[in-house]
Amino acid sequence: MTDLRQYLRGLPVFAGELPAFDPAQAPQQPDTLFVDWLTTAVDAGVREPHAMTLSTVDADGRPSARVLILKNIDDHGWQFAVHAASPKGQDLTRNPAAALTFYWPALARQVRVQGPVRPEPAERSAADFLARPTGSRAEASIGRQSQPLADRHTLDLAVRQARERITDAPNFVDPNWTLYTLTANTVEFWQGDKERKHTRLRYAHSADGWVRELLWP
Ligand SMILES: Cc1cc2nc3c(=O)[nH]c(=O)nc-3n(C[C@H](O)[C@H](O)[C@H](O)COP(=O)(O)O)c2cc1C
Repeated sequence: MTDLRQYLRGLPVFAGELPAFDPAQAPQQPDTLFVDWLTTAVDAGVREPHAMTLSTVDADGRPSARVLILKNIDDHGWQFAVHAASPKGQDLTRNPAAALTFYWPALARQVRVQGPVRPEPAERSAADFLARPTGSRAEASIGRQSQPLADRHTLDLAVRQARERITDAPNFVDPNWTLYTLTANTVEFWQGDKERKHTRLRYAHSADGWVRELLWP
């Protein structure tokens, strides 16, 4: 490729039919709007619509971001699970706050969530671990995520041994597996517009409940 800048500039943004979003009709609770947008993304054929970017900050203030799967939203907040020894697990232990970002390209929609996080009690983390398929439990129980890997053979061997351990002890729970809940301070809904008059609606949590306000795009 001779000119990447030109190539990138030529790529379409916000192509195709985009949905309408009228913030005046938005529900009082951000969770309600989120589930509405999520199911719309599913209906539009967005792959892994429950995948989100989890952003954390380490003890020295260095940010990191990676994609994770949203597990649930309940009265406590937004839930995801991590291995405590992974870099993101260590970040959350030292600096218990995070941002979640969802992006559904087919709809030109983004949702940003931000707030403090806390680990759930051990029994809830255990229940989440046991609900995972055997292969996922085996992989998680190896517990060396993001450490340097010598070669693929070493991985194959570790996965095979971990699967055998899980098969022999199906009720085994990795104590490092941690279900986290993020309590949202803000949830922002962003609807892209072909004319670049994007719509942004932010819910901010206050003592009186959720306050909604529009933001400049
Ligand atoms: C669609 C998608 C889903 C993912 N889901 C998870 C997940 O649920 N848990 C997880 O630990 N990593 C998941 N990953 C891998 C993470 O993005 C990341 O590579 C890994 O967790 C290591 O991150 P860390 O080094 O910051 O701890 C997923 C990646 C993608 C692309």
